[in-house]
Formats: sequence, C-alpha cells, structure tokens
Amino acid sequence: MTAPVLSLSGVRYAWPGRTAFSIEVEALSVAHGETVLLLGESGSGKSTLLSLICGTVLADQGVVAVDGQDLSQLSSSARDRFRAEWIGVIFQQFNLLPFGTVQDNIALPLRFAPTRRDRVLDVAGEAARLCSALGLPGGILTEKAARLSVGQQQRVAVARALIGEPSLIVADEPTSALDAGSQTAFLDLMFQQITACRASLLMVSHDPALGQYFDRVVRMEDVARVERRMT
Ligand SMILES: Nc1ncnc2c1ncn2[C@@H]1O[C@H](COP(=O)(O)OP(=O)(O)OP(=O)(O)O)[C@@H](O)[C@H]1O
Repeated sequence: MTAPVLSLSGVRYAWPGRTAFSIEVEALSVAHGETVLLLGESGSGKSTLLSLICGTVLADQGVVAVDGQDLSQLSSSARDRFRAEWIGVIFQQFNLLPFGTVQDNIALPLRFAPTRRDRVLDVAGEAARLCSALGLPGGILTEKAARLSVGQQQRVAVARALIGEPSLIVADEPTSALDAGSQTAFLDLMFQQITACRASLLMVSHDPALGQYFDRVVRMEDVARVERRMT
C-alpha cells in the first residue's frame, strides 16, 4: 500500500500571541487521487488547518506529512521549496499578481520548484492548454490579471495550482464568490483537470451542498478539537 499523499497525526497547534485559538487533529489523511471536502463553519479552524498542511505554520506537536515528508524536518526555506514542488494552492482570494500577465501568474510556482518545472516541457503551451481546458478565452495569456473577472481569476488560480502536476491540491473556499450554477460549472472543470493530472484534492468550505462532488466529506467537528480562550 502506498503512503497517503497527506497525513496528520497527533497534531496540536496554538496561534501565538493573544489569539488563544488552538486546534488538535488526532488523525486525518488523504489518499493518492482522492478528493476530500473539509466542511466547517466560519471560525472552525479550516484555514489554520490548511496553513499547517502547507507548512506556512508548524505544528507545536505531532506530524504533518505530505508525500511521506514530515514538514517539521525541513528548514523554513526548504519547506517553501517543498510546498512549491508538491502542493498546488488555490487561495480564497486567489492571490494573483495583479500586474503580471495570466501566463506569468500560471508559471509562477515553477520558478521556485525545479522538479515541477522539469515536468513541463513547454510552459507557454501548457499554460495555454490549461486555460483552454478551464474554459478561458483564447488570447487571455497576455492579459494582466488585474483586468480579469472574478470567475476568470478563479480559473487562472486553478491553472496555477495544476501546472507541473503537484501531488496535492489544496483549495480554500474557491467557489464562495459564485452563484450555484457557476459553482457547478467551475467544479466540473476543476475536477476534470485534477483527475487528468491524478492529483489529490483537499478543499475547505462551509457549504454542505458541495459534498456531492467529492469522494469523501469530512466535518471539522469530527476531526478537529478547537479551543478558544478569552484573554
Ligand atoms: N494569522 C493568524 N494569527 C492569529 N490568529 C489567527 C490567525 N488566523 C486565524 N487565527 C485564529 O484562528 C481562529 C480560526 O480561524 P480560521 O481562519 O482558521 O477559521 P476558518 O474556519 O477558516 O474561518 P473562515 O471560514 O471564516 O475563514 C480565528 O478565530 C483566529 O482566532
């Protein structure tokens, strides 16, 4: 049996400072090629959990492993490189570089990830293929990101996460700005592309209606114990 693409065990994390929010996750894993929706209300710690998974914050206790690599064993710069190599991240606000072109934005993670870069023979060709597969108009590659509609930015953010086929795609509420019809169309396209590159997907949302698209739905309250102390 191959190791899961993501596994958390005995994880504990408390935000430093006066926030007094802490989270404990006994066990959570995502298998290769699996799509998992992590459901939780606002403030339940979903983004905190994604930060732990991406290694932007380090667990105080326990192990977070991506593709078998314990993130706490990497230096801060090695962790940044590891994230760029193996994790495609779709942020809630997409975080595109506004003055960069669509092509610059899609190619960005490859700059920091030589192995991922090596998997893409023709960067411009692959960016164009992903744009077309995600329903973006031809010629968009040379547009500045700031000029795009929200729906277009969202698709560019997906293309940026997928380029070079990282093993894990992590998405933080990427459909929250869309109406139900546009959500369905967007998720269909995103899932087709994720399946084509055999990546695993962990997406967080507060919306139970999205569960039908995923292999598995995990509720925050079933995997995470959170504590808020008044300071
Ligand atoms: N960067 C941060 N610094 C300090 N505390 C933070 C930070 N981010 C989150 N927190 C704390 O963690 C708690 C949970 O926030 P988090 O963003 O993880 O929840 P969420 O489920 O993603 O919420 P939402 O759906 O509203 O984005 C917050 O109430 C806050 O106290």
